Amino acid sequence: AVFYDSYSGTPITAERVKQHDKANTTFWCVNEIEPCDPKEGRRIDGSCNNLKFPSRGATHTPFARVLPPVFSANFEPKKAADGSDLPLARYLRTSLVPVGRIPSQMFTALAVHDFVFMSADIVSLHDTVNYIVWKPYCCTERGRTDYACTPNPVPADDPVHRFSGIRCLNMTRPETFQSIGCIKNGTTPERIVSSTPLLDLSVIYGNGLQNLLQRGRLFQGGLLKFEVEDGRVWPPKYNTTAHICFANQRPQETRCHLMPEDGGNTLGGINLMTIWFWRHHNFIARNLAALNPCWTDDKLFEIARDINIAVSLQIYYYELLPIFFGYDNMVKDGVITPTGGFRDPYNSDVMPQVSLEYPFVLRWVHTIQNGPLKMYDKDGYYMKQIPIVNLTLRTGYIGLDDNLDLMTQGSFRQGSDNVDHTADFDITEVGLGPHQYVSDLMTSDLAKNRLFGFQPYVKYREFCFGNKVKSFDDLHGSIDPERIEMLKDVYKSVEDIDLLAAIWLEKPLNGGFAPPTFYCLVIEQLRRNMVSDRHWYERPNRPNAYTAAQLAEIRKATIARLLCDVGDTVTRIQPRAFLKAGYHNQMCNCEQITGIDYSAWKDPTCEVESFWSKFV
Ligand code: HEM
Repeated sequence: AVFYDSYSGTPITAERVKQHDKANTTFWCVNEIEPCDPKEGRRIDGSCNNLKFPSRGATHTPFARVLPPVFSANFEPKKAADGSDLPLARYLRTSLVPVGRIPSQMFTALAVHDFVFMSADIVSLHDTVNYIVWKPYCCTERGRTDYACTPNPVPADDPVHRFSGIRCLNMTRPETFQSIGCIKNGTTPERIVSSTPLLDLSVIYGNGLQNLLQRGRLFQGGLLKFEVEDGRVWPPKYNTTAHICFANQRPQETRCHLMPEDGGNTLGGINLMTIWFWRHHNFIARNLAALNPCWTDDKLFEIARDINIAVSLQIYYYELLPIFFGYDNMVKDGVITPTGGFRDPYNSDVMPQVSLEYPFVLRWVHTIQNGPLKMYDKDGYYMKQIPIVNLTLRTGYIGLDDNLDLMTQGSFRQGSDNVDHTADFDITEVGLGPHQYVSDLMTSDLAKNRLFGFQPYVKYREFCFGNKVKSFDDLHGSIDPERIEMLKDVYKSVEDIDLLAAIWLEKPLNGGFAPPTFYCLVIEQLRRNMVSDRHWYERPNRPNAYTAAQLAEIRKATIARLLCDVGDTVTRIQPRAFLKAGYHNQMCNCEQITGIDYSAWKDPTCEVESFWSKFV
């Protein structure tokens, strides 16, 4: 194996690795990579995606940036144009985002679950675990002297906390290559996360081979480990109570999934999607095994994984995002192809990376996260609900009684929160449920905007749309007049407006429902994914590429079919399950929803082998 410096991506000596061992920084700062084989498929640890720079695409490698960062002295958040401090994050959140609970009549809760699941693929838990578990004290005296602490002050006239007396919300800085000790302090902070940067179902398969081998693979029939309890199929669970499901209410709630990574146990939506995609791997593997009895466990596993990843991408790019962004916009901007065939946008000069802006702007989806998670029976009768914020790190609840069945049914019956510039009060006032006394996810989001050093909104507008915004009046057309007035009330200069603050207020893009700058920064990354990923599923020239017939089958994947195949009690569903059922999207029997025909993967050599085996 060759050792690479995780930040620079260059090979390092064994001597240097020893220094990291001594400093206990090897895990984060060093990538150990076996020699690349150009014919090999996608590696679990993301390495060798780019054959010229084998460590790029692996865990703990740097983010790209759409625009260079801006900070004030000592890399603290930037000041306002006149040199004063910018308004407090909590003040901006309460001033700019009204709070309420208005259900969407268009999008389902399932759409929001898929969004968060696909986000979890490329970020990691540690920045949140840092302040809920390791440093819960940032609002106390102890926090004052801890550099990692950067709590959010709450103004005395806060609309909610003027009554509670709470004056501070706990929070820590994002971990960086500097804070971990990979590169020296005094340089621009560079965020570090443990997921692989490309979309490869890291939540299911993990980010490292050892974890997958130990916790994931069954080594039989290409399957992932599973267990059956009360007739339901689950990922395996921890046998001890020492796990991340801190909010499980014992003794009833015991389930916590032991998977290659813990990310699948985090939020309610991620948890459900993880159970479904975990099962979906086995569903695919069984189909392949039935067709191709001569395939080994390894081959079945790899092809099932490749198909599972392709299905997740097909659903994300072609089913989820077009309903928010507009199908025509995405075709016009080259993110999706209307023809259905192969495409080969690969460019080995573009590194497999995620822009720091991409997961950041995805936080806009917090504004359409509904507070209650509603549960329905299979006939569509409402049964009960639980605040989704109380499901974080609480897989145990999903394992109780028939909750999983009811949640599955609810996911495509309940609406998301409306796309309307407001946010649910559980998101803004509870946020982390029992894990933090009080938290406002969107205040944290705005504070992170500054800690990441993003340039002002007007610079991103210029990047995205080419127009220079010099005054508040120049925002007309992009933001409604009443919201421009709200911005004027809180920011002194148009150049002070934080990227996310304006995204919260932007009018939806033409032909879609999302803020245009959000759209721009998301599709920038969606294109980078395709261009920089040698194993991109639509490529005809990748190792083990699909045949045209196989790709045509992948194109049939839909979230409705996936739930028909692996969702508990799902026998009827609307064909476009990210949208609420209605006149043009009527619930139907699962048999009426087409899906992948796995016979496209039938391997004729198996028949030849079995024919000859009769004569041996
Ligand atoms: C129950 C609902 C949810 C809860 C409790 C929740 C909680 C959180 C928390 C605690 C953070 C970290 C905040 C910080 O930076 O300190 C976060 C970040 C984030 N959330 Fe959510 N969230 C929820 C729903 C969603 C949804 C539906 C999406 C969909 C895209 C989403 C996407 C993100 C992203 C992309 C980040 C940034 C992660 C990172 O960069 O590390 N969240 N969320």
